[in-house]
Amino acid sequence: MSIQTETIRRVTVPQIRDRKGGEPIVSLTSYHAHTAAIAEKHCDFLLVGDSLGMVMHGMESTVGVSLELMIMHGKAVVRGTKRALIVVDMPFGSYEESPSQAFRNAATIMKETQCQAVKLEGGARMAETVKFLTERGIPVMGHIGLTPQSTNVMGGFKTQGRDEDTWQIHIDDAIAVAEAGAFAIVVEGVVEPLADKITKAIDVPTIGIGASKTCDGQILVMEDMLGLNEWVPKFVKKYGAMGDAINEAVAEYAAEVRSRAFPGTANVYGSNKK
Ligand SMILES: Nc1nc(=O)c2c([nH]1)NC[C@@H]1CN(c3ccc(C(=O)N[C@@H](CCC(=O)O)C(=O)O)cc3)CN21
Ligand SMILES: CC(C)C(=O)C(=O)O
Ligand SMILES: [Mg+2]
Repeated sequence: MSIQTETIRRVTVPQIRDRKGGEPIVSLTSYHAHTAAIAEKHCDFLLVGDSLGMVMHGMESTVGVSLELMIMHGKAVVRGTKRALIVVDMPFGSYEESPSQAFRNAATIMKETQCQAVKLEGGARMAETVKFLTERGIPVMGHIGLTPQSTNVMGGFKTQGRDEDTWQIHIDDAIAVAEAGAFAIVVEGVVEPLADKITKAIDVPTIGIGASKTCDGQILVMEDMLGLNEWVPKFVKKYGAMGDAINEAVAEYAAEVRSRAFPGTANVYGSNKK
């Protein structure tokens, strides 16, 4: 039955959880059907991250991202893919109030987008919510360390754990979220030795971004690694130069329109010859 196999073909939450200590988990963010279709050929899961507010919509932080925007991009990515597990970020304000608020909004995200899991930011303080969702059928990916939705409290996107006295807080956050039932945890923007300790301290996979190669997987914002923007955080490696490629293509198009070289004979329609 095609309906059945379509579902089974995707990577599952238990498959990701079982990769602890195994072959590194590969992931990227995705906001868009066509780029997701390319990315899923090489990735185990794709994250529809709330960074889309900054990358796609020019916001200065992720704080302004709405549930509707996450659902819109989540639908696009699910439609564009067949095989990867799709995780959608819960936006700021959609889950912090209470476990029931989180459940209601996470269920809406899953019903509307047909994604397989949600991600939410926060350590020990979110453990009760992670447990509440997981026990009720919503797989949760955790996210600790640098949590961008708290940028206004932190005063910017600040690397965590520079001071060793703070390490135990982050390790305890990871343990709390893992014990609450998260199937994997994003560890973002922490010093490398702390990321190593966190990975050793929990029995679910850590997905690093600005963390360490010892994490059980890695994630980057796709547009960052494609080289779409000039400035990227230090932890990004640019594997492409999409910004330059777009600039060259648009410049050539503009020149050809101005010289009337475009449209050429191949790009126009003739009438039916009598
Ligand atoms: N395009 C994009 N890529 C990301 O990785 C990303 C987003 N957007 N939006 C949401 C969060 C915000 N992120 C960020 C943004 C900036 C820094 C940054 O300025 N880092 C400084 C180091 C700061 C410090 O040393 O404390 C750097 O120079 O890398 C880090 C993570 C990661 N996430
Ligand atoms: C950077 C990843 C982990 C994220 O949360 C996002 O893209 O929103
Ligand atoms: Mg995010």
